[in-house]
Amino acid sequence: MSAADVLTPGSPATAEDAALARELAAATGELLLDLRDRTPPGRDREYAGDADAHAYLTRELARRRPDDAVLSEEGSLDPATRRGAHRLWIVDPLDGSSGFGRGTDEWGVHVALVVDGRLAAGAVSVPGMGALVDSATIEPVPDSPVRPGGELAVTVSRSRPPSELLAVERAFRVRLVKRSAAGVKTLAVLRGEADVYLHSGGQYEWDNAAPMAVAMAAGLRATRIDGTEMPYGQDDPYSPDLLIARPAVHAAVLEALGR
Ligand SMILES: Nc1ncnc2c1ncn2[C@@H]1O[C@H](COP(=O)(O)O)[C@@H](OP(=O)(O)O)[C@H]1O
Ligand SMILES: [Mg+2]
Repeated sequence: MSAADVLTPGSPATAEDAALARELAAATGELLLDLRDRTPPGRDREYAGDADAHAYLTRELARRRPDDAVLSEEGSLDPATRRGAHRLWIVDPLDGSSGFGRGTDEWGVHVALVVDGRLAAGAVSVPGMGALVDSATIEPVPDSPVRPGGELAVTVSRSRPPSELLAVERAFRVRLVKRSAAGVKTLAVLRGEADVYLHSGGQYEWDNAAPMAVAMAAGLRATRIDGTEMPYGQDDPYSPDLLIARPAVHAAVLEALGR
């Protein structure tokens, strides 16, 4: 069974895990909103957000799923703590942490479950934008081709745009959609505000696991930029690149990238 099969919305296989991912992403988001509203902007707020969100998520996962392994951006990166785990939760307690520190709304909480190396459930909360999505209840996004005239709305990292953007700009009339944080950019594709989320040059499994799970569950194609399935639960959580788009657009961008 592929990750996309497991992630079909409403799949009973992981519906309870998707509901837990949603509950924990929402509760962590509320905790962070409260922290943001009672602290001054700056690095101390950012670090406190990372630490408090990590502490809450790991405590709750240990209580609710005591037999499962956990990989968190703020936790132990020792691969021995998760190597060979049948069930692995991959969490980014605060994605877009610098925006959180500054006081923007473009940050979120990612909670994903990987079963035997494949995404099985996930949820993304972006509380400042009132957004909460999960892989079991996300509305399917209908496939449709590149807009007439070849216009493509593309969202990329603002601070570290991918070098592959040049090849996409040669093939399409690109309009950049400015968003920070991986979950926020994925939401932009789910909502049709962007056609493509393209990234290269580095990320980690926690940055993209939950966004990819939700995107795949909605019927988007979410892969590495060579079109292959994204691996999860590796000893090294480095996860260099991704491409998320509606299937027809994903195929057109892969072609433009020569993959
Ligand atoms: N080149 C790179 N190397 C490592 N991490 C990167 C990266 N580019 C983006 N990221 C991470 O991906 C997330 C989204 O970044 P961006 O908004 O620039 O697209 C951020 O996660 P965190 O906020 O959890 O650190 C950021 O640190
Ligand atoms: Mg992140």
